[in-house]
Amino acid sequence: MSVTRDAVLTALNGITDPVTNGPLPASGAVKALTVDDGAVRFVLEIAPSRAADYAPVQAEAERLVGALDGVTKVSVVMTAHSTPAAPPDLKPQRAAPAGPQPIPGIARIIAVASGKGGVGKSTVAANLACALSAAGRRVGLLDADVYGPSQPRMLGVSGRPASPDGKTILPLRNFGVTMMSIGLMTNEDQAVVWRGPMLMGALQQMMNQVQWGTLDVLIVDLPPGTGDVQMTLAQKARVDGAIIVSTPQDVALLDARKGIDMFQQLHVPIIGMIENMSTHICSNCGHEEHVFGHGGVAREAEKLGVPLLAEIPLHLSIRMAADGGAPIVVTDPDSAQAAGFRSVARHLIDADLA
Ligand SMILES: Nc1ncnc2c1ncn2[C@@H]1O[C@H](COP(=O)(O)OP(=O)(O)OP(=O)(O)O)[C@@H](O)[C@H]1O
Repeated sequence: MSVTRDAVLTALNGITDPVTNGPLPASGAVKALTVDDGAVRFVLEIAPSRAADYAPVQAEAERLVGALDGVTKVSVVMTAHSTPAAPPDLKPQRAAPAGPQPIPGIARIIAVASGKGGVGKSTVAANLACALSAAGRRVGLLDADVYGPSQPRMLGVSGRPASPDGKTILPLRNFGVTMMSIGLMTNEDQAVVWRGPMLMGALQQMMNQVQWGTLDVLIVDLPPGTGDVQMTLAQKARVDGAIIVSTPQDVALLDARKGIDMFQQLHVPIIGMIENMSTHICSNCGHEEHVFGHGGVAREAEKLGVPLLAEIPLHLSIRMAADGGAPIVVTDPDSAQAAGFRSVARHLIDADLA
């Protein structure tokens, strides 16, 4: 006697569907059941994401049906749900947004970059952020220097950022500047080797999950050089301009040139260059000395057709302030050493860049 379709369905009723928790045939997963002279075939139509849950179901179905009298062969095939096609949308469509996007709440983004490490990029970023804040702008500072985050130290903030809801990150704040450092996303004292995708995820989190609030400008302190962070930032967010910090030496300038080329390729406008450590002013006698030469950045800027925004002297008070947790524009705003930073801040505001 050959087996009937009803006998097969009755056997399958003994199996629980892992999604509905009811009998398998009632869930609608059993499709195209054919019983042909002892050969039973059917399809289990399931969501691809649940394939692992249905593997035991498939095995059990084959076992139960195979044990029925008169069954010579069982074949159960799993296939993916065919989701019904959505009806055509006849409304006129706006082109899907492509390329870098503005970040909600953040009016402008300015990148502070350098071709070479140690030229004072973070010092410039911290002083600019504080000077802009003192001038009444709502300022954020994103420390994206994955090799050596220094903004927590420069702005004198410590502790880990909190995430009360597990979704958004509360930034830190000092001197009116809202700050978040990518370095605070990692375990302290643990060297991190950032791989491309990890870095992209972390940067994206910095831009979209940190509660920046409403900002007139977000200053991004980039790692030195021309790497993944620069690329990712320019690809993911609309960067309104870049400031390149360099010392006057030829080697630093050469690197700065590479940085400028990169931003031009990424279609990020160059706001200008800053010469840092341009002259040394002795903190005892006020004597001025051109330790690294002088005017190199000015010549380079002219050659490249970009403005020279400021020449910042090499001065002990700048280092003491930066490394002591309060930038010079905060500790001594009226000093000659702070003047350069404050004039760049003024320039940015006047040019509607901050
Ligand atoms: N104009 C200056 N006068 C005196 N010291 C300075 C000046 N600018 C920066 N420094 C000091 O130089 C050191 C390096 O500066 P900073 O960390 O800003 O450089 P950076 O380019 O951001 O370096 P990195 O690439 O390592 O992040 C710091 O100790 C800082 O205080």
